[in-house]
Amino acid sequence: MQLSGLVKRFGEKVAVAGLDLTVPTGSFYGLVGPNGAGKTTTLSMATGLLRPDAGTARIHGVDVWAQPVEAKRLIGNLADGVRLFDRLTGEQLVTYTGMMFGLSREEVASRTADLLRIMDLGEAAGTPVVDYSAGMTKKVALACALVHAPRLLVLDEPFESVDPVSAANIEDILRGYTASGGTVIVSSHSMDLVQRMCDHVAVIAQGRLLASGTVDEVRGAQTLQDRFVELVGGRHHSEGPQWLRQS
Ligand SMILES: Nc1ncnc2c1ncn2[C@@H]1O[C@H](COP(=O)(O)OP(=O)(O)OP(=O)(O)O)[C@@H](O)[C@H]1O
Repeated sequence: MQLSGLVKRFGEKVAVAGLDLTVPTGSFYGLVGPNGAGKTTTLSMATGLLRPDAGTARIHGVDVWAQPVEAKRLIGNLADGVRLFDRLTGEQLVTYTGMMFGLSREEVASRTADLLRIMDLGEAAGTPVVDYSAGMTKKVALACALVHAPRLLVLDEPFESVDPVSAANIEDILRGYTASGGTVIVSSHSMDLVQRMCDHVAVIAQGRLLASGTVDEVRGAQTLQDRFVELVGGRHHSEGPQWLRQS
């Protein structure tokens, strides 16, 4: 994936200020930054959900905004805060998504069964998604992102609310996916997760790229957490306000 000169303004606010980023095929790429850094806005522009004010996004050479249908076939997207058709059951929702991508009924049925099993949603397959917990909703959304076997997976905070066993299962699936040539971009606030899973990382703040490269290049001799705080700043070495102390 290649992002060139991406810009997005919301009124006076510049959310993304001319961002260039190249994500190599087969990489597991972490996107990190403080709250409000522009991660979700960047990923939304990169996946065809939010039109950039300037710049381009290309996936395997396909321009996301000039050739949206071709681009969307290549992308599996787990977006932050996007509403699902949650009156459908988990099984119906994954089936519907697969059929939207033009898969045959038999193929969709078999992939849906595989994905629900992997996500540990087998028992909840017939339950409306509106009745799912936050973690179950995240998992069914991830199943929807995977059903058409995309070449690029874009995951905004995929492990938020997901229990540790499910997270470990999902991590295994994602590792297998990149090992077979798939590319994953994951935005996360968990430096441990990025250090453990990602081979590359980009740090953004105030809509700008502060550092990018392999995880080892970006962190140098420090932990990723320390390097992140050094790059981004804003750490308050204080025990909090006096009125909050108990004695
Ligand atoms: N629809 C919108 N309208 C107005 N401002 C927006 C909109 N979406 C995002 N912003 C602003 O753009 C900036 C970047 O937001 P964004 O959601 O991309 O950050 P983020 O890095 O994903 O943050 P977080 O880690 O908190 O999820 C923020 O200042 C936010 O308030």
